[in-house]
Amino acid sequence: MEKLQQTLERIAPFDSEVQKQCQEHIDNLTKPPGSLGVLEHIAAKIAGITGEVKPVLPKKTCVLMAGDHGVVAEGVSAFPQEVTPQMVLNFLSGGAAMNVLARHAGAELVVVDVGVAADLPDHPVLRKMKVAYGTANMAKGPAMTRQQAIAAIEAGITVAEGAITGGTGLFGTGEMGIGNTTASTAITAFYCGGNVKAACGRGTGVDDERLRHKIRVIETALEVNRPEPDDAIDVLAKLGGLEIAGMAGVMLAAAANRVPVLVDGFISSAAALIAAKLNPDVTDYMLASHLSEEPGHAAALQLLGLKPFLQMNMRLGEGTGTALAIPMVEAAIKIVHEMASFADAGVSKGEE
Ligand SMILES: O=C(O)c1ccc[n+]([C@@H]2O[C@H](COP(=O)([O-])O)[C@@H](O)[C@H]2O)c1
Ligand SMILES: Cc1cc2nc[nH]c2cc1C
Repeated sequence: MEKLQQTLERIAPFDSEVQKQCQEHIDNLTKPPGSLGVLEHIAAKIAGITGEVKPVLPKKTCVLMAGDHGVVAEGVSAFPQEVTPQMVLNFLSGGAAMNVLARHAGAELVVVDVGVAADLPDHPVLRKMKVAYGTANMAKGPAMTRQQAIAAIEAGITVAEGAITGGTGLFGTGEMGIGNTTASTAITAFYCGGNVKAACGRGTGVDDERLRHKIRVIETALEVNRPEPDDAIDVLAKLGGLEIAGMAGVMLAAAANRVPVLVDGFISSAAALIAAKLNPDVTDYMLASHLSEEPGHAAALQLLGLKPFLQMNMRLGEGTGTALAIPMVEAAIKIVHEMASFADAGVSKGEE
């Protein structure tokens, strides 16, 4: 708890003065004001986060948190639980979508076992920080104890702080966990007014009948657990997952160290909701990479006050949206460094 508490206490709003100075610099570059659209917002936000009017090009690290879900016993996913450890092995051998996209983005990929329901081998890319062999079935009671939820958040903080010490200046969050759209829907519906049907999607691809069943299971979980709305650890412990907690930890540590963090899809956004309930200033440090196909994602992002950059009809998770967004962040930073100003280039400025 101490590590979490200390991290929460270190989070402060980003530097809006530096953000403004960066926007003023961008307004003097050889283009009509505002014409680079979202790219300008990205650059100015990174400036506000880092406190540098001209932020340096960062070292990028994508953290992929893996964990299993007891609620899978209710038949809420199109895939069996064994796929979680099988995919972790795939990440370790470099063959998953996220491996390809992280390589493409020039990002380091760190895989964390924070709660996979199987033993995994030693591997240089794998951080073994298992808090439990998966969560308990949230349709029957709390998914985790409070202690487990906090331990998983703190695992995320530890991983992120280690990466920052190693020079990381931009994070992406991602996850792997069969059943985790059920947990994420429960968290999102809980915070967005309780409409499970509106927030619930097909995850890995359940059919209509299983979708109706998944909605009932989530409604049952909300009734059985009745989390305390003002206690985000209670919400996380009762409805969440170990990888969701781990990602929340990465986000909190990034914010505490003034490092920007790209949020991936629906599950990452559920983690972002928990982090934001623990300290609302954390959203200043988040950038939403893409809009997932999961129907609850838009509502979660709206509650977070984040606008996604990309709409690619993706619903994979793993951090794939963040890997796609990394080159956009780099492009935004390069605009700030490399574009000529009106004065430099001798181009006439329009009406002020
Ligand atoms: O990131 C997303 O928006 C996303 C949307 C749907 C599914 N997923 C991935 O699919 C898995 C969860 O799906 P499910 O059906 O088992 O709940 C998990 O490993 C996620 O990474 C991810
Ligand atoms: C194959 C597979 C890969 C995934 N990656 C993230 N979630 C996943 C779910 C499945 C089923």
